[in-house]
Amino acid sequence: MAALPVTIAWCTKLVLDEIGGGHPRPGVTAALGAALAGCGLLAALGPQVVQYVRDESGRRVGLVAQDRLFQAVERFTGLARFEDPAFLDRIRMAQQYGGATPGMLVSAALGAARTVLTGAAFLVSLVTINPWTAVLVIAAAAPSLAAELWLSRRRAAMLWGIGPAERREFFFGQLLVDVRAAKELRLFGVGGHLRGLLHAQRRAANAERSRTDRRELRVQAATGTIAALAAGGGLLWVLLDAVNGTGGAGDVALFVAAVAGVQAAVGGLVLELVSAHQQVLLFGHYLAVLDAGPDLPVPDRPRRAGPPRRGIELRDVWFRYSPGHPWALRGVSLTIPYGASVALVGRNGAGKSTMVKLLCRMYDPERGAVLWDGVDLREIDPAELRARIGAVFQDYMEYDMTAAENIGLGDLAAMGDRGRIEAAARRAGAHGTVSGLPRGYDTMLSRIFADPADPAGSAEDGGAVGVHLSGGQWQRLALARAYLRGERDLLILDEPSSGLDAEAEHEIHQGLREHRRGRTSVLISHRLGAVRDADRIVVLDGGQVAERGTHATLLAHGGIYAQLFALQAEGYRQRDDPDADTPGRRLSEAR
Ligand SMILES: Nc1ncnc2c1ncn2[C@@H]1O[C@H](COP(=O)(O)OP(=O)(O)OP(=O)(O)O)[C@@H](O)[C@H]1O
Repeated sequence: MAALPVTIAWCTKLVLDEIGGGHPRPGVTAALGAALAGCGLLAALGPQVVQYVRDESGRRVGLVAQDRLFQAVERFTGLARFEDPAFLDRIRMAQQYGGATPGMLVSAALGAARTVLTGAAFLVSLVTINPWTAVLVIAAAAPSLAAELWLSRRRAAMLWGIGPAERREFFFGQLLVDVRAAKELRLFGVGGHLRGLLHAQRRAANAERSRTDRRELRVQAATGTIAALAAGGGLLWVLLDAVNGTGGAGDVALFVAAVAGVQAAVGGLVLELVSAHQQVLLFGHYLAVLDAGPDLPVPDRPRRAGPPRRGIELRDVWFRYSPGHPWALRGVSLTIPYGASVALVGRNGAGKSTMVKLLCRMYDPERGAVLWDGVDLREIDPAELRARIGAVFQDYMEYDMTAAENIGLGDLAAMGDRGRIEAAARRAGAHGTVSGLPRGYDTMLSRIFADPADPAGSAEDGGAVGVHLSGGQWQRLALARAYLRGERDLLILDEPSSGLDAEAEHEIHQGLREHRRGRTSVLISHRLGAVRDADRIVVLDGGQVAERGTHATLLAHGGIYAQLFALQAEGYRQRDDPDADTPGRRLSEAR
């Protein structure tokens, strides 16, 4: 492709010289004509082939780049990175540009090589006509190159600067079409308000883009004028040569093609270099994600976390989500003995879920330590630690996948084992619901994806789309996921029955009692009736352990637990007895 323009220019010159010389030789003229036709054919087919090769290499490189990016994201074992807005901006840039950049660099390199070849060939042609015109054209291109590189640095900085606005715009855009948000947005009538916020983000980003574009326009107009003046000067020079008889019509034709060719080549080279330069700058974000060290330090030779023999201990644990946040845990010390069930209770924001996250080592304490049979969690491989834990989190996930997959994700080894999946669903009280679905365990549980087994299904055609479950039914699936993990050493249940009806809750807690028997477990619940038979109850208040004991001793103590329990008991009693009694009687009756 690089040789085509110069070949066409030379053939044109030779044909013109042949005809203009007065004695055209039919054979030579025909051969030159055939060469020109061949070049035309190549020029017609070449770009499509180049485009295909470019796209194909882009696809392949993009696949590898994306895989490496998500491998890197997977290596972040904790949660802190996913809560850091600057890092999230970086990940977005990496996702946006990381996949495309390597392909674009390859094509920029090929494009640059092509323009250099074409430009060099034309430059040689120019030198044969008049060496000074070659110098003039090259000198005129130098400022353009320098200016474009400067502009590209500014553009990359601008793209980084508008990153947060673009991420917010994406967030509002998603919110406006999110089926989970649709109810509230419609009821509160806030769609227009959110659309306004969405537009404000786009306008802010657009203003920055326009400012950059205007700057580029000004600079490029200046460098373009310099190049055009140089070309005009050169043309005048060659025309004068032709008038003076030192050059011919073919020379003028070749000069025009060569100047256009060299300038196009220099322009193309500048564009390719600038594009490569900008991609390299943006690619920096991709590399920064890939090279980001582990968010939670893992020792080179981690210690083994065997099944606990003594138990798990929090020793004077102080934790806050970042130095700018208040302390969420303030000097918490407590032991979860092997085989015991420990319940965590306390008001909203007391620090219960935070403690659970520290037990799974989603974060490290700022002071103090969490010890697994005396070994600091920081010395254990997080993957091994987590393999020993089964959990239902307060904010459990609802995966837009089939029912079987929703349960199977609890233990990938059991994903294909329908017997185990069904057994886990039965224990969680989900089997009845799941087996009643149109495709049983293979039913797609989603409102946003059609069932892959019935891709044509569309609600508008009356076809089958994914099924969505009720809140409590989803919670049972989350519980089934935890049950599928089987007999793990530590079972964590953070509000496992908050969405269940009274009967189901009773049933589930009955099952959980069985499951927890003789197994180390931590249960968080605001329904104090569900935790009363725990071996130990720990009351957290303001990030500190306020009380600890059994149900009976805590009631006798008459502190926070006793108050909360009395309040709940009163809530139930009042329905039977509207003439509710004194707080003292409430407490003694609760006991
Ligand atoms: N990811 C986070 N980033 C910053 N602060 C957080 C984060 N998660 C929780 N917090 C703060 O930490 C404190 C303890 O929260 P935590 O979720 O542990 O409370 P909790 O006892 O589980 O409450 P609830 O009963 O409402 O579930 C709260 O003040 C909360 O605002």
